[in-house]
Amino acid sequence: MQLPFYKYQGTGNDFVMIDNRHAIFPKNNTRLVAQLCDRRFGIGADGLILLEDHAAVDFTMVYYNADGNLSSMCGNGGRCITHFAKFLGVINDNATFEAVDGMHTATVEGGIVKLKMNDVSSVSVEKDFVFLNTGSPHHVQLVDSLEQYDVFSEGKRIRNTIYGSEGANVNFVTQVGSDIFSVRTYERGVEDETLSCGTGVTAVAIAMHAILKTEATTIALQTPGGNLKVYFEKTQKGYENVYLEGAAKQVYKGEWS
Ligand SMILES: N[C@@H](CCC[C@H](N)C(=O)O)C(=O)O
Repeated sequence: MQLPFYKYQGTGNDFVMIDNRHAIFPKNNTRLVAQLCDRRFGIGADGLILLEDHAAVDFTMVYYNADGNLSSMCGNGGRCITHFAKFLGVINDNATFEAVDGMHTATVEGGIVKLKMNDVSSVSVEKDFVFLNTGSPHHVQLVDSLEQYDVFSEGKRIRNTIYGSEGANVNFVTQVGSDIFSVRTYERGVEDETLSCGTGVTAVAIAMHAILKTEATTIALQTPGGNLKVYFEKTQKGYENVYLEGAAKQVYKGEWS
């Protein structure tokens, strides 16, 4: 099988990216996706993304986690596929595309991609954490000493105990300024800490606003893979006009055989 692919990263969240406009990819082959994402036996990535034709808008985004399964929305992946669409000439600087959670718009300026996320109407504030869905489900928990925190063990435990078989992504957070938060994320479907999670930092920004840790509606998020910005409007309906902004980069291209 000769399969051309591109490798992308958005603040260190990395993806195998495939132009599937001619339906070259065997979409039901879970084992192949997992193998392509395997860091020792494959290309290595947190997920795999297909760019496909769409009847009405610029393209469709199909997202698989590194375990080979289709999953919910990937914010960093949405930023990377927009950059890829521009590289392919599918768009100029503005995109409208459909992902698993619905329609998104995005703009590319230099290496920076701004992605409109879904509105968030429900934020569950529990005693020690916040849960919300920003296209993917996210547990958000404030911790001391984030750098020393055992994100893998605690993330895995929370993902499996509180959220059952469906699971959730688990974000650990420390406030570093009035509108600046540091975040480390355990991602379901990767089953490990990743360097950054786009829907995760979006969830963190909204959660920190909801529990009054910040009054800001433009929030800076520091992740191990780099910095992201999230901004939104707080309305009576919840959080609207939510944007995720940051760098996205094509790293290399290759062919899987
Ligand atoms: N890395 C992603 C989130 C991808 C989906 C997640 N692993 C899940 O299954 O919920 C992001 O940037 O949002």
